[in-house]
Amino acid sequence: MAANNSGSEPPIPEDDEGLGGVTHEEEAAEAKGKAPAASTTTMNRSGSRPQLDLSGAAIHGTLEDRNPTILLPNQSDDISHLALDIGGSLIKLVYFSRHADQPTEDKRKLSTKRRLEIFTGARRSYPVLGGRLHFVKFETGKLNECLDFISSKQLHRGGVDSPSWRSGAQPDNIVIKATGGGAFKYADLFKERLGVSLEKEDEMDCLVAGANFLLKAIRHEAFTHMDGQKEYVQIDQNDLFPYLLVNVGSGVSIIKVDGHGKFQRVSGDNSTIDMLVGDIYGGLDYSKIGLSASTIASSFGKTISDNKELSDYRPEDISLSLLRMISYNIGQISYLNALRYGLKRIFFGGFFIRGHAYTMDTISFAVHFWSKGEAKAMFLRHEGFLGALGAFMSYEKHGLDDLSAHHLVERFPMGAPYVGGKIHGPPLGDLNEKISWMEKFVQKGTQITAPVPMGAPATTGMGGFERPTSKGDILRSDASAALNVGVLHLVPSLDVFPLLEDPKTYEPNTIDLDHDEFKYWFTILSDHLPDLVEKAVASEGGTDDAKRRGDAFAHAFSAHLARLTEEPAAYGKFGLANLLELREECLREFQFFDAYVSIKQRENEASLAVLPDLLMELDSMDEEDRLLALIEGVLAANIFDWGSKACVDLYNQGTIIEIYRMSRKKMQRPWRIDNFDTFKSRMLKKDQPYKRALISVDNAGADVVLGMLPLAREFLRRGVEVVLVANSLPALNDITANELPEIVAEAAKHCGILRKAAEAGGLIVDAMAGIQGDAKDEPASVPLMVVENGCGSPCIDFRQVSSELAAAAKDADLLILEGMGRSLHTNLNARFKCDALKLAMVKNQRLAEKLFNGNIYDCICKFEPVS
Ligand SMILES: Nc1ncnc2c1ncn2[C@@H]1O[C@H](COP(=O)(O)OP(=O)(O)OP(=O)(O)O)[C@@H](O)[C@H]1O
Ligand SMILES: CC(C)(CO)[C@@H](O)C(=O)NCCC(=O)O
Ligand SMILES: [Mn+2]
Repeated sequence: MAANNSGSEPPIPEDDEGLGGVTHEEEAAEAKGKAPAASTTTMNRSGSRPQLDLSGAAIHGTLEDRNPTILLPNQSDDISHLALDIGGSLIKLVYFSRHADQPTEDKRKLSTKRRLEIFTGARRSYPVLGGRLHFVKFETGKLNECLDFISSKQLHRGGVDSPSWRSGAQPDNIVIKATGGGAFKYADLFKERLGVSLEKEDEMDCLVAGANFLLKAIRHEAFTHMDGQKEYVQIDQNDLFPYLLVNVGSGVSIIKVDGHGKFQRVSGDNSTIDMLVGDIYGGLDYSKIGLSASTIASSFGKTISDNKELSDYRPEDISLSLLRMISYNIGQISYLNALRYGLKRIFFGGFFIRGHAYTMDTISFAVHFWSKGEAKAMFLRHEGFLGALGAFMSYEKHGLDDLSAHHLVERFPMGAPYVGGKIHGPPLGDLNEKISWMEKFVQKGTQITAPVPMGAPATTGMGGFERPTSKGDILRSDASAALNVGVLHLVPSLDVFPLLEDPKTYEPNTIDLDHDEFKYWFTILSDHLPDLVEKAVASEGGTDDAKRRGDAFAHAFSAHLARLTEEPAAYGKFGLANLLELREECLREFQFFDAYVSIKQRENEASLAVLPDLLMELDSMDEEDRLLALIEGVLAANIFDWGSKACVDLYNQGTIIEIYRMSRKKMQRPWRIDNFDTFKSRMLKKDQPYKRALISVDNAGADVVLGMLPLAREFLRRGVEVVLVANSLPALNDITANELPEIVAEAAKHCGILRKAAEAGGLIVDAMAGIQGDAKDEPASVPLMVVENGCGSPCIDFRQVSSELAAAAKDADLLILEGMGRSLHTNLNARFKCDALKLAMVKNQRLAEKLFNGNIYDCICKFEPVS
């Protein structure tokens, strides 16, 4: 907006001040120096730490050197951390944060890497390091806040974690990329205050580079908005150009984009729109209307009757009329330009749009109306940050060009946006400050956590909502759009699962998280919260600190749920998998690394104790009976799921072994989906044995020990290589890839097949020592390996798995998915290039009805051979 009245302007309401979504708060967790308990996890998909790039590491100098230099040829230190877009109204900041922590490469990982021949050699000249991209905005009128922010986080010097900052070295010629008019206007101020030079980048170049990057690298970045409904679309890279880019900021730029770096500015009139936009903004406050009265009078002169004073009109009515007029005009002018160049797609960017449902609807309506449905208006989730992102892209050594959608994971850490996104003082330093912020937030009352009433939007038939009845409802809910961009985690080690039949059409979630479905999960997750907090607090020793964090977690997660109730599309395209992952991420944000740790331990021990008996029983059966018993065993043991309310109620009624026995007894065929016979025939084909089975496991305890391990052992004894696939990070009571080797080693003590296979797979080393000579002469075994899946959630999205799993998949001809999260909520309908077996017990009545017209405790054995 035009800053013509800044001096006298009253403070802007807090809720209209959101940062671009993410603030400093989420870093509190990172800042706490203590390494998380689960720090041996090296897959850094999420709340965990980015890595040093150790590829190509070599010792420089002779071996006798006491302290030889280690060269990390692919580790880039001078990665640029900050870029700015200083506009007429707002300053947009995109910055990158990372940690220099050395990842711990445990034995399992190293041996798996060797076995799977995972090469991590240099593939690109400027490797992208794992890290996070943050999006923040400030008002240009409050440039000082922005300078304080940069300075307190030392962003201009690579961040407080950078070596140069730690060493206290004072580089004297720091150059920061900046675009927008302010890059010229405020260059001296930046030099003076921060000692940095702004390197100016062309604004149009930046807008185009930013938009192209977003449309390429971020899944479902674009969406349409009609009659209050957002619909996310995935733009095909081969069908992106040409398009029209309309950036509506303080001014309007209209650009025809033909390719990367190929564009032409076709239209755009700053001065007119400038004034009008300023007026709208002023319209939010009565006193500001007064200041811009003349502008409004000329625009509305004919419609306002003479005998009425300006003060007879409600400011919100005036601003809404203005907003409609301007949006409608922008839509029409854009359409005319699209027509002129024969373009079908128009993308709108700039903070004027800012996720405002009303504005987007009006623009969409205009484009639709004038083009008779031929052209489409589309919006971008990061709409306000095109220029800043483009400036960031203009650094030579950022490596972002190499990123694809599967490398990016968006997270929504709790933070200042919930109190309006205002930066109060310096950024938070550690977790304690974060908690005290949370406490303030809790004290502030329920207005923050309570959902904002929105109701079904009534349309005007003119592509807009009905006029809001009071300032409190619709406009207020727009204001919280502050949260609609999260932090982008760049995880170069993620890959698309190579065995997906068609990654383009793959949709992980089985059921759409629509309004009804979300309402159901809202209740389920809210009900589960007290119990989860209790477990989480206990897992951290039940200290006062843990209790405070537990409280804060509960509030934070409830606030997420409230936000999503208010606007289900607030966090982009969001399925049940994302929702369940959000809960795990939120736990990690409050430093709960493994809430179910003791439950998992207890159940592992109990199950390992009865494993030898089970194996003996199995070994006494003939092949066909044994196969059935094994699958029954998997389904029966899948009952141990602490995410299911019904099951948790059961656990209070008996011991693990009792429940397991009961569950096995109830295994009556045919199961709800029962392809066992087909699977059995395939298994018994002697001339066509499987080569490698990827077995994705679910829960700790009986599930993995009494269900999945015996099944894995069956493959091994048949000469099939087995790769156990487990979570990288804890989620509920799921077993993690880090925990598995110990369990395998324990089981191997009683089983030669497992022992030899685990040795062959490098899972247990030196196990032969101390064991009598009997096994030494046996033939070599096929290997049993463990890989992490790259996830920290009970579900799995096969578009983003660890590179380890992707590598293991290359020689696999069978994929087994086990458990509700991974084979029902997600992937039930997924098609793979290899045979797939999906096994689960349905432990939720509603899901059983919805998917299978069945009942809770039904079992699913879905076998999908490729040929
Ligand atoms: N808190 C805010 N303060 C000022 N303007 C805001 C705010 N929130 C949203 N806006 C809207 O964002 C617009 C500014 O958009 P944007 O930041 O994309 O442009 P700019 O870069 O400041 O302008 P230009 O590129 O033309 O110099 C304002 O005109 C106003 O409509
Ligand atoms: C959370 C998962 C997917 C974990 O397996 C599963 O437990 C589940 O879907 N639970 C639904 C909630 C309930 O039935 O209580
Ligand atoms: Mn589970």
